[in-house]
Amino acid sequence: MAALSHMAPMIIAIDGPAASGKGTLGKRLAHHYGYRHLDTGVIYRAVAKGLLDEGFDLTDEARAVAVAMELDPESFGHPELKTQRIGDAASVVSAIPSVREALVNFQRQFAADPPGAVLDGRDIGTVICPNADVKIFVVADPQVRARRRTLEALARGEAADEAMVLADILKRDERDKNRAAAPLKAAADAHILDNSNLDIEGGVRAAIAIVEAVRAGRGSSR
Ligand SMILES: Nc1ncnc2c1ncn2[C@@H]1O[C@H](COP(=O)(O)OP(=O)(O)O)[C@@H](O)[C@H]1O
Ligand SMILES: Nc1ccn([C@@H]2O[C@H](COP(=O)(O)OP(=O)(O)O)[C@@H](O)[C@H]2O)c(=O)n1
Repeated sequence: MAALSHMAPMIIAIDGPAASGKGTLGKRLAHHYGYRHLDTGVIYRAVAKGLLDEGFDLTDEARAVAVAMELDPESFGHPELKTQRIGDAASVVSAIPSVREALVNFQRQFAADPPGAVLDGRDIGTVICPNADVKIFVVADPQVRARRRTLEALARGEAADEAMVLADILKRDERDKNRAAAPLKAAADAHILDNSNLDIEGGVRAAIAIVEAVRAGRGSSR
């Protein structure tokens, strides 16, 4: 058993398309293992909201980079960040390479602190933490994702039309997959987890099984 493997913080990278359950899973895995959790989508949403609030265009690169560099993590809990409008805007602003670069250090620093961290997003396993101990790429049928996201919005008291939510999800996935900078894709060494037919508990159990299998294979007790 490699003694050094006990010293480095454990990193679990979760990526996947819109509304696939990354955040829910990330939060639950972090709780299970006593690690910290970062929903990196919130960061891009906060940049988009910052730009829109100031009246700037989403393609104003200089201003977008400035907003990204001035981000206050205290603002990540703002309820407006969860809206479809901001999610869509986030997928426009996140395609700007310099905006992504401005946010790399924050994410890597979060990942580096002991005892371990779970980060979820689009490029965690491919760009932010390519050496993550465990990489999970979460997928679910688009219709299933649209249904879940619609129910989530309705539960918050917002109006939501499932067909429109589906269209938004598909449009965002296409944009995220086809951009040049850090496109949405599974890392070569990611474990694909399809939760279309699993409830939240089932998805969490499947993910824990993946983490445990990887750890057992590496002889680590972290
Ligand atoms: N396995 C699952 N079964 C049912 N609902 C789920 C499951 N995973 C996530 N959800 C729900 O789907 C919605 C989207 O999940 P979320 O974690 O926000 O996805 P993401 O972070 O990928 O956007 C939320 O309402 C969440 O409660
Ligand atoms: N690591 C990340 C996370 C999000 N994003 C962008 O931010 C948008 C919103 O991400 P999110 O994870 O909050 O979206 P949902 O899956 O929750 O709908 C995505 O559509 C991506 O364009 C990204 O580019 N890279």
